[in-house]
Parts: sequence; structure tokens; C-alpha cells
Amino acid sequence: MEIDSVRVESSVWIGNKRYKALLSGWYFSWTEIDKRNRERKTISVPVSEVIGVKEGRVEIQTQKKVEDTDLDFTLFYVKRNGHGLSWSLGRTQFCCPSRGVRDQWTTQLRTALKTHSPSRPHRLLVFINPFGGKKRGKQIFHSLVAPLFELAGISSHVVVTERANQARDYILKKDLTGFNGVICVGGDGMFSELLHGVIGRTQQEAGVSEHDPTVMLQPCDLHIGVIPAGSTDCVCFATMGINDPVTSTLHIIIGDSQPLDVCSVHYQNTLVRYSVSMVGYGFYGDVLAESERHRWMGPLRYDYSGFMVYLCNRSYPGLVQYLPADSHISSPRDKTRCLSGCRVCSESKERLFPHFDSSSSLYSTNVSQCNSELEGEWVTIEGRFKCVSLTCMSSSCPRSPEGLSPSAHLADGTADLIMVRETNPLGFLTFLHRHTTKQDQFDLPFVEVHRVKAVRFSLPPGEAEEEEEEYEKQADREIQTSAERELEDPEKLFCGNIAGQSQQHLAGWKERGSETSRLKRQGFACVPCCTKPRSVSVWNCDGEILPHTEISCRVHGQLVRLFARGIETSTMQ
Ligand SMILES: Nc1ncnc2c1ncn2[C@@H]1O[C@H](COP(=O)(O)OP(=O)(O)OP(=O)(O)O)[C@@H](O)[C@H]1O
Repeated sequence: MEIDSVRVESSVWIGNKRYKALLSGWYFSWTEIDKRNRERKTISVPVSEVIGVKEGRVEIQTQKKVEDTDLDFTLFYVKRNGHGLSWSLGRTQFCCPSRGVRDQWTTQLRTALKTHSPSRPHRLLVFINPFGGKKRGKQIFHSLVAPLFELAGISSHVVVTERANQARDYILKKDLTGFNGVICVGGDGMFSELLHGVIGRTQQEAGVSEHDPTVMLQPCDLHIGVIPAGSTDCVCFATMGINDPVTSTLHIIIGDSQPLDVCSVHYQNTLVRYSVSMVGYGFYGDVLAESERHRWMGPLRYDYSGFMVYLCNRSYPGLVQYLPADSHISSPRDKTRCLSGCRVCSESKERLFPHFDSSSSLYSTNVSQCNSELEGEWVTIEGRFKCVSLTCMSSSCPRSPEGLSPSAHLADGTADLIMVRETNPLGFLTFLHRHTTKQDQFDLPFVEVHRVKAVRFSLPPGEAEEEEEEYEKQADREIQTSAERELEDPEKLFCGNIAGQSQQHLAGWKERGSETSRLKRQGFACVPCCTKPRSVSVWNCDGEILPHTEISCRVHGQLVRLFARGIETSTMQ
């Protein structure tokens, strides 16, 4: 029988009220019937949003309780709260006229679930960062996430991390057979580990060199899920519209799938990092560098560092080259929002994977995309900038609900390049302040924004040599100071610089044996309030400081997939 033609109907009781229950195609609904047999209010649940069907009267919240009765079944489903962005577990207990009817309901609902939700995960690999955010990762997983996975019949293998990069290395090296996805319980740093692991693993298996800046990367099949438990959870917020562990868990269970663009950052012919959120130079780099020196302050360090760096009022020379995206498709100032089911993103799939058909491998089709995606005329802009940033998504967060670029798309194969030229402190404050309001931050004479496919940043020729000289001198001074500090208190240096967010990146440096250069650069870059004017800032790449100034960035359309669906339309004004 065709599932769409399945129709099951019967009388049921919820409490002491009589209802008509109906399973028809994609929906299960129940309508109250009053004493005169008139139909009252109907509640309708899409089968794809059913979490589980259990025999008896079952409760899982606070404590699991099962009352095994012959006539009852309990339905668990996604319930939308408030404006709908926050999801919780809905639960309704149905009492049937006979055991036969009850069994028919449970069987038909489970069959419908399999048919309408074929891409739900069955087995997940979960990484918990016990030190992320308020250090509640383990508690969040065991009290809020694990019971829902169990209810939905999802098994999970849990790894509580003991060091930075453990999750990334695990994904790169271990056998992942049987896993339908990887989940992080932590913040953006943990997400980044999973991102690097999943992309790296996929390229290894496809025999693609990540270091070649011109290569087409293989899109990744393994989905990534994010349970927010960090102090910065921007990726979660920008793809769900809310930071809530239960909402994220429910999106994972129902197998939502949101493709995401990823920006690769290269230094010459070496991959430096991947980014999904922001690669920012100048102000954003300085704030991160400064905040790393004040980790002891906790999340407050970002406000403090932002204020200090703002007071320094620095601007930096730079040569920015970019490859524009097709402006007929969309633009960063078209006032649209990338919402769930976004037309621009779904139409981009054909452009990004023009020869895709499910019978052939994605990679073989991507090779032809390689050339066309890097075709076009590069535009060059030289000047002094307060900041230059590139963002693959709106990068909205609770503090800036509209984000760095409100009209950016999650999966259209482009990023928005924002350049803020040198201006007076009040002008720059206006630009920053507009990120927290609905006012257009691009409607300022010193701000430029472009939708792009690739960007290159370098120092203007004269500056580069001058900088190199000054850099060497300053670095030597810093090394000496650092060494003295280390001798005084080795713990201090370790805690201040190695622990936490920049760990992944710094570990990478260490692996490459450039401890000296790390000290040089870090010491030099992290003193925004030093009296001497500097001409070079650092890059902030999704919360990590990059070890290079002259970088090239390229957007890889729909490279990874998240267990998410974007921000739902009905909830947006
Ligand atoms: N067991 C661990 N010990 C130390 N660091 C870890 C551990 N597990 C993960 N990490 C690293 O901690 C960093 C920060 O973690 P995460 O993003 O989960 O939390 P966060 O509170 O949002 O971080 P931050 O406030 O520093 O941005 C990540 O880059 C990750 O590599």
C-alpha cells in the first residue's frame, strides 16, 4: 500500500475527553468531539516530527515512568514554544477502545515514521567538552540529551574530551563505520574541531589535498550536530535562531539537514584553517588577541578587550582582492534573510553541483565545478582599514540578532566581505552599535560590503618590508619579555596562552615546530594598547588567531551538513 494513501482513524480518549484520531499521509491529528458529536479543536503533528511512540502511559521528563496498560499509547513529538524557535518535547497519552486498536495505532505510526523520516540517525558519536562554557557539558548531555536519544531509539558513543583537538583527531583517525553523525556538546571551538575532523577525514578518503587552494573539496556526508554548551555558540544560533540544548537535540533526532558553506583559509600552498562564521582582521583580530591575555576574566574579557581595543582606535594598511559573486542572484544589501527552506540556497545547489545526479559520486562532478567557481575578474582595493571581515553566514548571535551581515546565506557558495575604512572613533562606534540594532550597518560612507567567492589579503608593497623589520625587532623584545615571564612563573604563560580557545591553533603551530614564531607573533600581536603604532593586526578565524597575515580565502559551497534546518520562516518578521 502507498504510504500517502494510508488512513487510520478511530475514537480515542485523552483524559476524560473523547477525540477522533486520524493518521492520513504525512500528518497525525486528533480532534475533540463534544457531547453532541460536534468536532472541536484539532491538533495536528507532522509524522516527520514524531519523536517516538510507546505502549502504555510513559513519562520521561524528571524521571522515567512507564505504566504498562493494554489500552494506552503515548506519543512524543516536537512542540513549538513561544515564537516557535524553541522546541520542547510534546507528550500526549491516548486511550483506545481495545488492545487491538492500540496495537494498530502503534504499528501504523511507527511504519509512517520510517517512511516519512528516512534520514533519521541511528547511531551517533558524541564529544563532550567538560570545560566548555560554564563547565556543564556532561550534565547537559546526561540530563537533557541522552534521555531523548534513548526515547528515539538512537544509540550513542560518548567521548568526554581530555584535551584540545581530541575530537578532531578521533574523527580523523578512528573507525567511524556505522555512525550517522558526530555531535559536539560545547561551544564554537568544539564545533570547529568537528568541522576540521569531518572535512579532513572526507578529503583523506577521497584522496583530495586540502592544501591545494584551487582544489574542489569533497562534500561531507557525515552530519554534524551542535548541542550548545559553550560561552560562544554562534554556529548554533545562526543555524537554529536559538541556543537551547533540547531544541538542538530534537533537530538531530528528526534528522534535519542544513548544508553549510565553508571558507578555507590558505597561506601560500598550506591550509591554515576552515571557517564557517567570521574571518576578521583589524578590530576583530585585536579584540581576540587582547582577550586571550585576560582569560581569567571569563566571558567578561570580550567586553573589556573590545573596549580597550576601541580606545586604541587603530587602522591598518591592506591590499584586498576579491572575486565577486554573481550579483544577479543575491546581494548583501538586498534586505532578504536566509530562512529555513531558503530559495537562494536551494537554487544554488544546481549551480554548485551542476552535473550532480545521485547515481554518480559527488566528487567526480565537482572537478568540473573547480574551474568555473574560480572564474571571473578579481577586484583590488587598497587602503587603511579599521577592519576587514569575511563571513559565510549572517553570524548572528544573541548580542547581535541580525549579525555581521544580516542578508548572508548559509549555503549559497558565497561569503560577504565587509571593509571598514579608517574613520574617526565616533564613526566606528556607530558602525559597531548598529550591529546590536536593526539599523543598517552598511549604510555608512566608510563601509563597503561585497558578496564574494574568494578573497586575498596582503600588505601593500612598501608596508610589507617595513613591517617585516619592525616585526622582527618587536618580536625579539617580546621573546625576551616572555622568556623572563616564563622563568618567573611558567604556569602563568601556560594558562594565559595555551589553555582554551586558541589551543587548537597553537597546538598546530607547536606541531610544526614554530614555538619561537608563536611567541614572536603572539607577543607582538597581543598588545593593542602599546604606545607604538603598529601597522599589522592579526586574523581572527572563528575565534582562533591565525599565524599569518597574508592569506587567501575561498568559499566551498555546501561543503558540510548540520543537523539543523535554518531559522523557521513563520517565526521571523
Ligand atoms: N578536555 C579539554 N581540555 C581543554 N581544552 C579542551 C578540552 N576539550 C576541548 N577543548 C578545547 O577547548 C576549546 C573551547 O571549547 P568550547 O568551544 O567547547 O567552549 P567555550 O567555552 O565556548 O570556549 P571559549 O569561551 O574559550 O570560546 C576548544 O577549542 C577545544 O579545542
